[in-house]
Amino acid sequence: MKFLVSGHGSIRNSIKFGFQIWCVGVTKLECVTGEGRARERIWLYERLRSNDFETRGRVASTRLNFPFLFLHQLYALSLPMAGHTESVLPLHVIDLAENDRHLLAQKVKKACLEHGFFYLINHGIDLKLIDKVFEQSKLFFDLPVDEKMRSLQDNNYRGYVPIGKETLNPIESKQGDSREAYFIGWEMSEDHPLALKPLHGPNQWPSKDLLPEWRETLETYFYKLLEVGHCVASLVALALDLEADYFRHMFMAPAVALRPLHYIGEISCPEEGRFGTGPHGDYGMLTFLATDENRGLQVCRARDGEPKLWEDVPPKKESFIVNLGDMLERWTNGLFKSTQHRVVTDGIDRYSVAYFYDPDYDTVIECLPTCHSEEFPPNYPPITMGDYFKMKFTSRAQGSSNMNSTPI
Ligand SMILES: O=C(O)CCC(=O)C(=O)O
Ligand SMILES: [Fe+2]
Repeated sequence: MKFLVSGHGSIRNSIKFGFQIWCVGVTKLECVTGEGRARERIWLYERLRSNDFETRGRVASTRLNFPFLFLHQLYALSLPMAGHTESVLPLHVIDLAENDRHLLAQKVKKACLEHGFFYLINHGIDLKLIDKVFEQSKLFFDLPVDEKMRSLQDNNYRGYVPIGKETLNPIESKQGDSREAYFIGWEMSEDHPLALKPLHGPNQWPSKDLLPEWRETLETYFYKLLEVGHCVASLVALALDLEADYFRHMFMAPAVALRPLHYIGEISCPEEGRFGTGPHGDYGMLTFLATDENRGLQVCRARDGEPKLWEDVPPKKESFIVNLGDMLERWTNGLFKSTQHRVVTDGIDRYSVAYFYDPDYDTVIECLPTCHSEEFPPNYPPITMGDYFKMKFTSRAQGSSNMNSTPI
């Protein structure tokens, strides 16, 4: 039995150098790491099934000081630190090529009631554009830190968010989320009357000399996704027995946000409060997520379950992962769920691009007309989108929970 790795480098390097890695897991085996990051007491899972290796398709990099390096074939290794489970949540698939809007709306309703998450396919965005967004995103994150810091996030949250700067779950995380991000919002000149409001204003853009195609690529994607957002919002409206264009007038200068993300190849350890992204519900209405081919996203369907069951949501080629945010949960009187999710990473860099589809700042979020009755009165008083977000940001800064669990 052979296992190996790290010492002169990570498994990532081993892969780079063409070593074939097999990833198997199962039996718990305490493993002493020896020198170095002994704190990282790890459990090395290994199983060797002669002639019958089960590839799980994932490799965990260790960065631990194992004394061995470079075995041509690695028969073991897979670390539990990344918290990956055996269970994959089979999300519903919403196909926008489906002609029957009402049938589609029923499928959306089912997905919103059951998981609060679904895959979206045939969304109409050119896959070449999506590839280019990922390529440009990577170019930015590959820049020297000094260069990235030139577009450091401003008071409107626009711009670069350095590694570890955000902690989406200040209760469960012991350190900042191991990712860096960029925030692009609705473009607005400084002298626009709305620019006086929080979150509004011009975007920051990386230097055109360094990244000549960045702005155009990201802006094109931003506005294409807005159309997809409108389309899904109309299905959500139909699913709630509202007119298809019910939400449309609330998106005149919306607080939408495009966020390229880069997970820096750290090893998450949920038990020790180390995450790529800490467990959270998104604040807004709908989120559209594109990811690279690396897994990492997990959801927890039972918010108050103990222990919590986290299920993997693997990337699905050519599709978006769509989820509902806390604001939509509140808007629907708790009918549609904002499902908690997190990202655990296993030592391999991961890129994703999230798009938060949220309405105008002054939109009043008041229990939707079809979501209350005499027996089921509104649980929450009306609040503007802007005030709701302020409340969310404040509670995060104060280190408290953000979910809609207690009516306010
Ligand atoms: O990167 C991902 O897969 C998810 C990110 C996320 O949930 C968020 O930023 O809200
Ligand atoms: Fe999220």
